[in-house]
Amino acid sequence: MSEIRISHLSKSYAGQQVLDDICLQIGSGEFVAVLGPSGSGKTTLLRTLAGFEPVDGGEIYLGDRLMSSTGRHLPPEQRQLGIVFQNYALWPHMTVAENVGYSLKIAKVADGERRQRIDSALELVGLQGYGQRRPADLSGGQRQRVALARCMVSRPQVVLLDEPLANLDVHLRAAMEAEFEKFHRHTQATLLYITHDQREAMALADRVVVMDQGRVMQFCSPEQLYRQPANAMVARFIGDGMVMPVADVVPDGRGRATARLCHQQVRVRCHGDRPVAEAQLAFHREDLRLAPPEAPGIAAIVRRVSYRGADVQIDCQIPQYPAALLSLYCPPGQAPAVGAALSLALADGWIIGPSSSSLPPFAKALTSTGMEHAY
Ligand SMILES: Nc1ncnc2c1ncn2[C@@H]1O[C@H](COP(=O)(O)OP(=O)(O)OP(=O)(O)O)[C@@H](O)[C@H]1O
Repeated sequence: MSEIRISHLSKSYAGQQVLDDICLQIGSGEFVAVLGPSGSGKTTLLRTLAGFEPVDGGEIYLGDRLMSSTGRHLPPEQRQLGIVFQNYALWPHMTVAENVGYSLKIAKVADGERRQRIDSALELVGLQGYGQRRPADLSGGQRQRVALARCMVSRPQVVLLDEPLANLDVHLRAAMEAEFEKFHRHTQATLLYITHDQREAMALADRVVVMDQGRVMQFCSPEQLYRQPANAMVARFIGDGMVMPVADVVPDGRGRATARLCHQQVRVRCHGDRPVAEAQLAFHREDLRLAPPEAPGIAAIVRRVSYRGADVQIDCQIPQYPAALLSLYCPPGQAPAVGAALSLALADGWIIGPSSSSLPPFAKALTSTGMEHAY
């Protein structure tokens, strides 16, 4: 059983609450990514799971084994977890094979079996034939693969990964993503993967945890996170989302609603079925378009035009809300000039919830202008 159950976990450092009432249930064999701004508590969560930090409150179970609570703290070596860090932590004086097989040696696994397990782990990460090299003679990507093989060789049921690709360049990261998928398929282990890279998290994970200020903001599939953010923080954080106030939200009872955005009627998605006078609307750049000529639209002034290759990003100001910037993409040949007046149409959006008066305090702080943006 490699299900992880975290209930009401809390942790403070010098009076600062770093983990605040964390509750998560991670299924056996699930691949879960943890995302959040810097300082939101991701590494601390992983360190408490690994047993490097005692907890101040709450409980951590692996299957039905209690690993952490205020009265019990199982040391890391008794938790049987695999851990992969961004700095690889390979022993420089050992060969690749010695690094990979170290835990088996300590566990007194017989020579023949040890060699066979080392070879198959190296083969799985594409490093067969590299066993006699030293870490210094490998590239960054190869070192990270050795770290994966070292973790894999002890057949852990749960693997904790803290930004394992952070030191690699963009091309290597993409190649390593495929290695992680293979690793997950092969080991069937439960994976908890901390990353700053949203694209990586969305591509790899079955579910994603978004953390902010030591709390879980949302825990769901990548698609739900993107399309149905639970609050303004998640909406802004994921995919550079934008959040705007809307009025007169009238749901149709089938998951859609009409609402007024900057005096324009828009059709959006929602989960409630009660009309509300005020709410927040989350949307992404690809949801905004130029309104067709003569059609009603949201008046905007172009403030910045940035070439991005396949398209151009247009950042606009809405005269009605001068503090806000809205962004959209447009084909390179059709980019308007800075200062041009535009009329915008919204193709899709998600009603987050009622007006900011009923949002939690952290969200209120971010919505004090009554208008928010991902920047
Ligand atoms: N040993 C420690 N002593 C005191 N404060 C700590 C300690 N470790 C972490 N913190 C604080 O706890 C908070 C959460 O840190 P943590 O490293 O868990 O965040 P994170 O989300 O992993 O950040 P990043 O994305 O920058 O790595 C931060 O404010 C950090 O300064």
